[in-house]
Amino acid sequence: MPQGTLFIVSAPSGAGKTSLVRELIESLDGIQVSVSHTTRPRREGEVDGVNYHFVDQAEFEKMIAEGDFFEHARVFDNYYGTSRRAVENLLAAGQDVILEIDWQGARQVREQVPAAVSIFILPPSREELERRLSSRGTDEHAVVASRMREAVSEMSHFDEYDYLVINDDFTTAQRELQSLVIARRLTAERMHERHAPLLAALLS
Ligand SMILES: Nc1nc2c(ncn2[C@@H]2O[C@H](COP(=O)(O)OP(=O)(O)O)[C@@H](O)[C@H]2O)c(=O)[nH]1
Ligand SMILES: Nc1ncnc2c1ncn2[C@@H]1O[C@H](COP(=O)(O)OP(=O)(O)O)[C@@H](O)[C@H]1O
Repeated sequence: MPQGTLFIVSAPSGAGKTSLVRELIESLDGIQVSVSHTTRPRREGEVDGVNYHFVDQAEFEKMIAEGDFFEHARVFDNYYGTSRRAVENLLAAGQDVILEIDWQGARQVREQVPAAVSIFILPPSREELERRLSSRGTDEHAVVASRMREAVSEMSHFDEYDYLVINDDFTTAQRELQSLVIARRLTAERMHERHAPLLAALLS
């Protein structure tokens, strides 16, 4: 079974990354999003094991010590990390995997998997980013303010990524994101891996 491709998707908080990725995995087969572990408190409506695996700091630190993380980072005073085993199992089953992670995690993944495709999602303006963060209604005012400060520092890393998508009109951004996944699936290298019998038959 040929390995799937690893896609890294980063964005400042509130840019629309989670909404875009949710649409993407509903619109295409063979692609899944990795469920991260976090020490962040669960938001209203979030489900343990679906949005994140919610763990306490002691458990997270134990997982770090045992080498369970493919990558991990501290973001907004909380720990976030990607389980190595979960991602390896999905890739080995031929699934494409999306990692919704920050720039620090993206760097760790690129070092281990240079073929990973990285995408940065940008908001159309700072004002719109703040509006989206506030209107989501999941975070306190002070949390929104601190996330706006962090947003600028996250966005300063956009040039480390292969592709940039501006999430102004949602449908356009969704189509662009989907195109990037489809384009990767159509590379000669991957077509060769997945359609070897067809290519051989065409030349016979
Ligand atoms: N390095 C790393 N970053 C993560 C992971 N999961 C989430 N993040 C990042 O943590 C930040 C905050 O995520 P979250 O608390 O869900 O807030 P939201 O982005 O506003 O929905 C975002 O920049 C995510 O990309 C992970 O497993 N590893
Ligand atoms: N293109 C868009 N236009 C308007 N609102 C959007 C757009 N994309 C996302 N949103 C809204 O912005 C808020 C933040 O989106 P979310 O996906 O939670 O962002 P992130 O995961 O990057 O923090 C949500 O309320 C979402 O519905």
